[in-house]
This record gives sequence, C-alpha cells and structure tokens, in this order.
Amino acid sequence: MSPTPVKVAVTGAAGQIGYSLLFRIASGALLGPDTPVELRLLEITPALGALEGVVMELDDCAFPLLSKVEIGDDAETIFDGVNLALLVGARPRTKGMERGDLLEANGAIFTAQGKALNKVAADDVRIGVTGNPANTNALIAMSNAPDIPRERFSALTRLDHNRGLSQLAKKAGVTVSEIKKLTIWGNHSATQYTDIFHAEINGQNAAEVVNDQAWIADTFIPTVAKRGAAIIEARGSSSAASAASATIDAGRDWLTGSPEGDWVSMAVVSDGSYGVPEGLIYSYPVITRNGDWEIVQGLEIDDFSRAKMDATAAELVEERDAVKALGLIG
Ligand SMILES: NC(=O)C1=CN([C@@H]2O[C@H](COP(=O)(O)OP(=O)(O)OC[C@H]3O[C@@H](n4cnc5c(N)ncnc54)[C@H](O)[C@@H]3O)[C@@H](O)[C@H]2O)C=CC1
Ligand SMILES: O=C([O-])CC(=O)C(=O)O
Repeated sequence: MSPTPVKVAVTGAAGQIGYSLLFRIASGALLGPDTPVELRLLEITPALGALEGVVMELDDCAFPLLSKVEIGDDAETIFDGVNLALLVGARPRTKGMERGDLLEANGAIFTAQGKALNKVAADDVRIGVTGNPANTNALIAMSNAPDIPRERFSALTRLDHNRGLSQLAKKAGVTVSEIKKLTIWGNHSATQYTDIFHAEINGQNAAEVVNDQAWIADTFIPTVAKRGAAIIEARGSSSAASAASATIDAGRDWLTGSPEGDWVSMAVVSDGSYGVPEGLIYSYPVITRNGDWEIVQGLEIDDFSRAKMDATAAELVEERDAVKALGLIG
C-alpha cells in the first residue's frame, strides 16, 4: 500500500450522486486496491447535518483504504492540498428546465471554487466537473484559477459515452466490451453528438456493422442525447448512480490511462482541434496516460458529423458568451 493517501475532494457530497460516488471511491474503484484515499467533502451549511449521516455510513463500511474523512462548508479549507477535485455540487435540472437556465445559478459556485482551488490545491491537482452545465462550469472554474494549468480541468461526458456504448451494444447484439472508439463531441447537453463513424465493433467499422443511417440519425443520437431527460421523466430525479459510475470511470482513466487500443470521451479545453474555437471546454476523443490527456488527431469528418460538431460548439460559444456577459469569466 502506498504510504501517502491521495486527497480527493467531492463537492455536493450529501447529494444523490455523492451518495453513490463516495462509497465507490472509498472502496478503491477510483484509485485501485493499493492506494489509500482521504476524502474531503464540501457541502453548503444546511446540508452538513445530512453529510454527517453519510460519513457515519462510510465509517460503518470499515473501508480499509479510507484513511480519513473531513467535511465542511469552506472551500479553501476542504480543497487544501487536494490532488483530485470532483466538482459535483450544483443545482440539478428539474422537469422542463434546460441547462441554459442553470448557468447563472451555478456560475457563482464555480467562480468561488475555481478561486479556492487556485489558492490551496496541490500542485498536481486534477479537476473533474460533473455538476451541470458541466462544460461551462468547468470553463468558469478554469478561468478563475489562472495558476492551475488549463489541461487540469475537464467536464464529464463519460456518462454520455457509456450511454452510447450501451445503446449501440443492444442494437448490434454485442457486449459493450466489444465496442471501441466511440466519441462524444461537444457539450454535455442535448446538442452533444455521439459519433460511431470511427467506432469499431470487434475491429469492424461500427456504422457499417449497423448499416442503418436512419437509426443512427433519428434514433441512436437523440436517444443518447436525451437520456438524461428520459431518466428524469421516469425517476422523477436526475441520473445519480450512473453519473457517479461515469465520474469514477473518467477519474480512473484520467489518472491511470485509457484502455489500450481504445479512447475515451472527455470534455477538455480546446486547442482548436477539429475546428472547435480555442478555449471552449469541448468533448473530444482523448487518450489518457498518467494524468495527462491528448486529443486523438486525424479523424476524417464528413458533412453529417461536421454539422453536428459545429452545432454543439455553437451552443458552447453561446454559453461562454452568456457567462462572460455575467462577468463570471474574463
Ligand atoms: N455531467 C453529467 O453527466 C451529469 C451531471 N449531473 C449533475 O450533477 C449535479 C449533482 O447532481 P445530484 O447529486 O443529483 O444533485 P443533488 O441536488 O442531489 O445534490 C447536489 C448537492 O450539491 C450541494 N451543493 C449546492 N451548492 C453547493 C456548493 N456551493 N458547494 C458544495 N455543495 C453544494 C447541495 O447541497 C446538494 O447536496 C447536478 O448539477 C446534476 O445536473 C447529473 C447527472 C449527470
Ligand atoms: O440531464 C440532467 O439534468 C442530468 C444529466 O446531466 C444527465 O443525466 O445526463
């Protein structure tokens, strides 16, 4: 066992996603079976009582890897020295609400947390944003943390990626592990684009295996894009266990590497690759190694994909301009 525990901050720790996420982190699902973890849990003051209850349950699990748990409502205290910050806490979308409505409500949270991370996080910190609107919240946090390299911020599109794998596996009559190189492009919103034109099913081109453009365009892509809304409709509240699971998948692969011969989808700061405006937090196909990521280059983009990639970029430009107008980013 490595002697120094990795310090992992989770915000919104008393929320729905937190209730699933914390137990998986503490059990070793994020950092592996040999790495002890110290949890730093941030909540708003009125939720601290409920969070104490969650910590009692963490105690009751007697996780061998869980070295310490600290809770609080002060970001600078909780983020002090953290190596990984999972920013989950935000106001969730409720029925009939679009992500645009959430920008203002959440802007203030991510401004303050970006500043706090900038001040007190460890030099090697990585920051993953799950709270919606995730891409633009990550942009706000990044913009308010000028001393943290921009590539240390990402927003979660791994849930969309996993949803795409599962829908495609059903259609093709295969298991998810037989599918590789699926891509979510753009925003974690209804404009996201799930691309299977570069994906492979047992080494064969996935779009060719499916051989049904109407299904891809009219069923598959919208089903993945609107899955969050479908879960809200069915459950009465937004995805929680699956969002926690995707947060674990994304964090684990970022720190320890994406699988050989495959890539993962991750919203990261654009360097202009694939014609996406520089500086947006845009989901790309990425390969990760030891806490670094690299955008997969050289994929051929046809007119169908181009239009969808541009539409989701345009939405992110709108969100960026809206938070700029609110004074949340420079
Ligand atoms: N990127 C993705 O794939 C997904 C993102 N989400 C988003 O994740 C977020 C959390 O979802 P749930 O856990 O279901 O919501 P929830 O409402 O159950 O929990 C959110 C928690 O955040 C806390 N919180 C609010 N402001 C805070 C602050 N300033 N600092 C620390 N904590 C704060 C609240 O007190 C609450 O306990 C939502 O924004 C939701 O839309 C949900 C599913 C998927
Ligand atoms: O749609 C929502 O509000 C929750 C979410 O992000 C998802 O499930 O993808």
